[in-house]
Amino acid sequence: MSETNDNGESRARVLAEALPFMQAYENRTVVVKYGGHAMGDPTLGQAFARDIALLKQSGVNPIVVHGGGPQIGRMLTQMGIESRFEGGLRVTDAETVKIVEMVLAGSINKEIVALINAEGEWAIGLCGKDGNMVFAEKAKKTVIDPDSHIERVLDLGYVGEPVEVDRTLLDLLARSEMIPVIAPVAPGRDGATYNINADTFAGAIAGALEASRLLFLTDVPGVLDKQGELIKELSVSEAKSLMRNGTITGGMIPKVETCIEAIERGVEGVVILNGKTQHAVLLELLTEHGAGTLIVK
Ligand SMILES: Nc1ncnc2c1ncn2[C@@H]1O[C@H](COP(=O)(O)OP(=O)(O)O)[C@@H](O)[C@H]1O
Ligand SMILES: CC(=O)N[C@@H](CCC(=O)OP(=O)(O)O)C(=O)O
Repeated sequence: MSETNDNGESRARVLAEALPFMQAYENRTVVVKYGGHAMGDPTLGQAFARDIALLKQSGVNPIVVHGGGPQIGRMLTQMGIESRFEGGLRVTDAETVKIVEMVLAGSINKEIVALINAEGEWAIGLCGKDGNMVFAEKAKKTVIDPDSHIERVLDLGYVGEPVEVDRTLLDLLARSEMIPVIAPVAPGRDGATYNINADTFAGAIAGALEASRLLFLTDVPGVLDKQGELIKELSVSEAKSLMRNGTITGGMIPKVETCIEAIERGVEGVVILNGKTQHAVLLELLTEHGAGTLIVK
């Protein structure tokens, strides 16, 4: 009996502490980028879906943008196609882009929709093509050759960058019961289909909606300092100096660059956090200290 009371009391305390944070996000947009590395574990997937459902039930407007890099890689391997990356982006030929669309806008998108629906909500699976939401252009990436120091333009094939975001459909869904779950595939005005890095895509969506928060669920606790300790908060200028001094490297560079662009477009705060922690989304949004690294202006 006393155990029941203890449980009841501690639950009430948790709810009382979370309430002001929930109220602060009411009617606000929160874009959550769900990375391919954070998927795969059924318990974590269910906890993620529960968090998204709870946000919607609390009056927040959650939008999920998902990746699926490892899953695309596995499908390509099964089909005997080798994956090749340049500057962190998948070199995508005409055959590969069809598989990318099949995996991202097909199986992964529908898996996430089903997980959220199982929590009693109405998720709707989309990609940039739906409702003319996003138009892309062929990515224009350059790299500096480490030996000659000459700048080289990369031909990544059907890799795109979002250049136009129309918020009509997303605004409509925000006023409805529906939770959008969006795959990072978009058409070009040239009629081609483009494969877009999911971080970049999430940044473009959050920027166009001037979202309150953009959360990046990845496989590390956040931005770590040289000692491997989590940095709880960073300004844009501090983040830039960590990239210059080599503390931030590899896949974290494009992620932090996307964070900075999103903030410059009007997103209030961007958080990089560990998607492998159960209920990472709620821990971040509804607790005093959050769960990852908050980047603000
Ligand atoms: N300072 C840093 N703090 C945290 N992670 C870092 C840092 N510098 C480089 N990284 C690397 O960035 C990786 C996250 O980027 P990435 O693998 O592209 O994520 P995702 O696949 O989730 O989009 C981490 O696993 C880590 O290896
Ligand atoms: C151009 C490009 O590289 N696109 C990515 C899209 C998926 C993605 O970004 O997924 P994660 O977030 O799980 O890494 C790819 O083909 O892997």
